[in-house]
Parts: sequence; C-alpha cells; structure tokens
Amino acid sequence: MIPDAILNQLELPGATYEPVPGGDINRSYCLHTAHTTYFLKINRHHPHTRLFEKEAAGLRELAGAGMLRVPAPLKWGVAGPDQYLLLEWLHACAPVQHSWEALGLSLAKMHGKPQPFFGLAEDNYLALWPQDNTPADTWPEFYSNRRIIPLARSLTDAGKLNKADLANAGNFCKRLPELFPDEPPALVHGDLWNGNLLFLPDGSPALFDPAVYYGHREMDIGMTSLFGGFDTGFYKAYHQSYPLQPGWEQRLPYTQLYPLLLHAWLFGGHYIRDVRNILASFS
Ligand SMILES: Nc1ncnc2c1ncn2[C@@H]1O[C@H](COP(=O)(O)OP(=O)(O)OP(=O)(O)O)[C@@H](O)[C@H]1O
Repeated sequence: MIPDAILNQLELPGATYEPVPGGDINRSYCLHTAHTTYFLKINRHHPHTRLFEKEAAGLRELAGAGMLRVPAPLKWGVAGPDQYLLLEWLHACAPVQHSWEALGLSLAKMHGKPQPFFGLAEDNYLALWPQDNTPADTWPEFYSNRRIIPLARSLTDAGKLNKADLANAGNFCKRLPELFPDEPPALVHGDLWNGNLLFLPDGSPALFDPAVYYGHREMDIGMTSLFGGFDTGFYKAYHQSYPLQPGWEQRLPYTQLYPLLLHAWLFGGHYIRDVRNILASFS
C-alpha cells in the first residue's frame, strides 16, 4: 500500500495503482490517473533522506548528456518514515534487432564526451551506500580513496572482511596506476547491470536507477557483465564507436570489485567470498 502521506503529497486525485516487482531495495508502484501513468518508488526508514533527490539529480545528469533516454524525475520528497520518487512511466517491451546495438552506441557516445575531473559536483548514492564524489585528478586516486578503501574499511569495521583483506585492498589500490590504462574522465551511469535498463516500444533503450559520476568508462563496461550480461551486439557497437583499450576483458574484475564490495556490504553472503577472491591476488 502507498501510505496516505505520500498520496497526499503527490496530489494525483483518483489515482489507482499496483505494485511493480523487480527492485531489491525499494517498493515500486505503477500509478494511473485518467491521462497519465507514473512510476513511484518508496524507501522506508533509511537514515539518509536525500536518496531520491540524488537519484533525480543523476537522471538529470544523464538526460543532460543527451545520449541516453532516462525517465523524467517528476517529484520527490519525504513523508513520515518514507521517502519517495515519482518518475515518468516507461513502457517496457522486448528488444528488437538493433536495440542492444543502439545501447552500445549511445553509451559509447556518452563516454566519449570529455568531463572535467574524476568525481562529481555533489555526492550521491550507489543503492544505499553514500558515494563520496569529491573530485580527484587521477583515476587511481579517485578509485582508491573514494570507492575501494571506504567500502573495504566499512566491511572490516563490521567484521565481514579481516585485516588481511583490508591490507590486500590497499595493495590493489597501490597498483591501480599500472592496472588501468589512462582514460579521460567520462560520465558513467554507475550501476549499469541489466536490471537497470529496459527497451521502449520503438526498440530504443532507456536506463534508470543511476549512481552517476565522472569515472573510468570501464566501470560501466565491467558492471554490464557482472550480473546476467548484455547481448554481444552491445559490445560490438560500443567497440566500433569508441574502442576499449587492449586488455579490457582482463581488467573487468578490477572494475567489478567496487560493486562486489557494495553487494558484500548490502547482502553479505557469497559476495564476501567474491570480494576475497579478487583481493587474494593482491596479497
Ligand atoms: N520509470 C519506470 N517506468 C517503468 N518501470 C520502471 C521504471 N523504473 C523502474 N522500473 C521497473 O521497476 C523495477 C524496479 O526499479 P528500480 O531498479 O529503480 O528499483 P530499486 O528498488 O531501486 O532497484 P534495486 O534493487 O536495483 O536498487 C525495475 O526493475 C523496472 O522493471
């Protein structure tokens, strides 16, 4: 049920709704009024009350780049123990022949637009994790100090990783300048697994649920193959438009360490083993 306090703030008289399955973290609904359909996301009891304000800002950043379709953020706020985000409803359809190629091409074009630094003008969230986006001059500095070490430390403090794991994370970070080839900062979606995209009735792709920043573009590529994977047409079109530097496939685990640390922090379980497996080669 959508709490009355949220319905009152939405000011959509006569709206009907039904739940939307799919998300692990928030409750989602499809809302109908006489003329329009909306997507509503609700998070309960999270201490950070700006989750959805930041998600809306991320969607605007992606829309501003002009390459990828995202749902328009319409309204967000806090109502009692809940925070909510109202988005344009996107009607999902099965991909057509060129859908995945279109996604690869659009992402390559977005990544190809140079950005001024690694980071972002404001902090935001990856799922529920507060992402520190304080700018850094180099990718190794950003990836180490804003991404890997804070999560590895938090997991160690919580007893989910041990001191040796944390030391290995430090070793990994020291080796970043040799592990990653230089790339200019690129706007990344930041959580580009295949649960965060859909295809519209005309076959074109749309992305949602971002955790944007200006980062190494291989972060998005690594995420595409972490859970489920993308169609080969996506990679072909991406490479044709903006070829990845040699060795990118071997670097995927290094880009995936960040989302795996996040999943270890959120869910524990086998994600801790996955993180340890990557870190073990840096002992
Ligand atoms: N604007 C939209 N229009 C229609 N359906 C949407 C829209 N945004 C998301 N969805 C659908 O709702 C599901 C949940 O959305 P979303 O991934 O944003 O929720 P979440 O709880 O933040 O997810 P996660 O657990 O990945 O963090 C998606 O898998 C997708 O099928």
